[in-house]
Amino acid sequence: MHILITIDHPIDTACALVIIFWLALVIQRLYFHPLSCFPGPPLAAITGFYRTYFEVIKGGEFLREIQNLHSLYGPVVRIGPNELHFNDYSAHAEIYSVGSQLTKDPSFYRCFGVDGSAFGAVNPCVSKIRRAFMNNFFSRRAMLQLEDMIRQKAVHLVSRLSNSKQPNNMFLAFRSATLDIITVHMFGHCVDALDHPDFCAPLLLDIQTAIPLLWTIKSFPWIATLYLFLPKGVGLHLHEQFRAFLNVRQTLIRWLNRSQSEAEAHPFLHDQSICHQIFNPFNKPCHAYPSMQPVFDEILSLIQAGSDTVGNTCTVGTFHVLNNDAVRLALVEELKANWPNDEDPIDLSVLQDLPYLTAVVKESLRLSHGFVSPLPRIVGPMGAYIAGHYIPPKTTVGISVTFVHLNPILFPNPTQFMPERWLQPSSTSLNKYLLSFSSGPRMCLGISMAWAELYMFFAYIFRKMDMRIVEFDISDFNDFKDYFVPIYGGGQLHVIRAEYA
Ligand code: HEM
Repeated sequence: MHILITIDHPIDTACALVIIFWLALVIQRLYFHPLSCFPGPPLAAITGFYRTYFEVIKGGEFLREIQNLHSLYGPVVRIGPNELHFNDYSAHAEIYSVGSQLTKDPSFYRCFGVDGSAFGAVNPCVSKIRRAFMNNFFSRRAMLQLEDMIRQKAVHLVSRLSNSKQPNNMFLAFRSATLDIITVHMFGHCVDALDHPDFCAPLLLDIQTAIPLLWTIKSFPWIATLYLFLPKGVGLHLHEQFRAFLNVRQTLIRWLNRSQSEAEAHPFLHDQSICHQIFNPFNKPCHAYPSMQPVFDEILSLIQAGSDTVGNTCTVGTFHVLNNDAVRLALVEELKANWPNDEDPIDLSVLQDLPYLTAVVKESLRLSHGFVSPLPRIVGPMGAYIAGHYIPPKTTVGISVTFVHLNPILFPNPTQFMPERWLQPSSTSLNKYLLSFSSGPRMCLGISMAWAELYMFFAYIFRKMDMRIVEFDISDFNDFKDYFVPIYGGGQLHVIRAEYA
């Protein structure tokens, strides 16, 4: 009889089976899942669409939701069927530090579309090989060779800004400088973003436009193949973002092909960029990047990791310095005392020894955060103890760095820009909580380049120019959306030379 019903009504039966399966899954996730003892909203325990709603539909709001959940449920919250988030700064070291065996979560990192890069490597052995190769180009020693080029870009930035009697968009200006630096380092050619009117280089604008696409691709990976067929009216934003994303890819492919031809034609070129070295036929075959696809993945990841991050830190820092006369005067005074003739070039090593400048850079890093999303890691087969809790194998865990950087116990008045907090006798113990670059085996590979750029830009900007803020208010930097990087509401920071203010 039962078999007869099945044959007579196959669609009904299929629907009934699907419903039974989903009900069983819901009950399992709520009551019998290894994470069911952790608090959190039932909907988040049942389905990943809880997160998708905040990331895609509400747009970059998941970090704010995590903050709400911690105030409701306490320091450990189940934010997905298989995922926990911690609001406990001790958890950061346990998840990300040197001894950590936890690995990157492939279901998250896949959405960047750079699986072949150092950033996209999930397997620790593969990551080691790629990081070892890339370290040749981003070590402290490598930065000494790049110091001149970074200084030239800082000089160029200042000359562009000081020749203008109009307000300058610092959001785009700093990103133009960092984009120029990373393109020279990658291709041996500069994209010359600093020379574009109003700092509106097409590559830079396309990178910015494409950023929100990240969460859409993470939740709906198939949309990348379908988008061409979507009617324009249905998703205008989506079309804009995809168009920008494809432009970025096409530009990079063109540049990559040019580097390959150059490397083959001139293998003994003196100044070799990253791509020239990879493609040089006389170098040993590069095991880290055996074909064109991983090389492409690497440059796509470097251009994103290397331009927006430093640009954001500089924009946030510049706002805070200009917003507080005492800070601005103390910084300028230190720079003048140690760099009396600003026509002379200044060495990075001199800047690195300046305590107030260093404190300004650290405070800028703290309040700009780096990547604001929790960086998800998977617990290994033995399980782990995090913040005093036993965490079962295969659980995804993470903590957004904002929970450390804005913790009032570590950083009293956490939203205030106070370089002095880094200048107290006890301040060295604070360094371990400045986690913009993350820590451990997967910490930022470009950290030396980032510090070099930050020192140079802050020193040149504040030693050579007297600026005032136009059209901006502090709430714009405290209120951001989370698209892996922070995206601020309101306008972009504009400044004008003091004599024209
Ligand atoms: C203020 C500037 C910067 C900040 C705050 C920053 C922050 C970070 C963070 C938090 C990570 C870890 C990401 C994760 O675990 O998923 C990371 C990784 C990485 N960063 Fe940076 N970064 C900065 C600048 C740069 C620059 C200038 C470059 C190079 C051009 C760079 C290249 C990389 C690479 C290749 C990785 C991947 C490392 C790995 O996964 O093993 N970053 N960065």
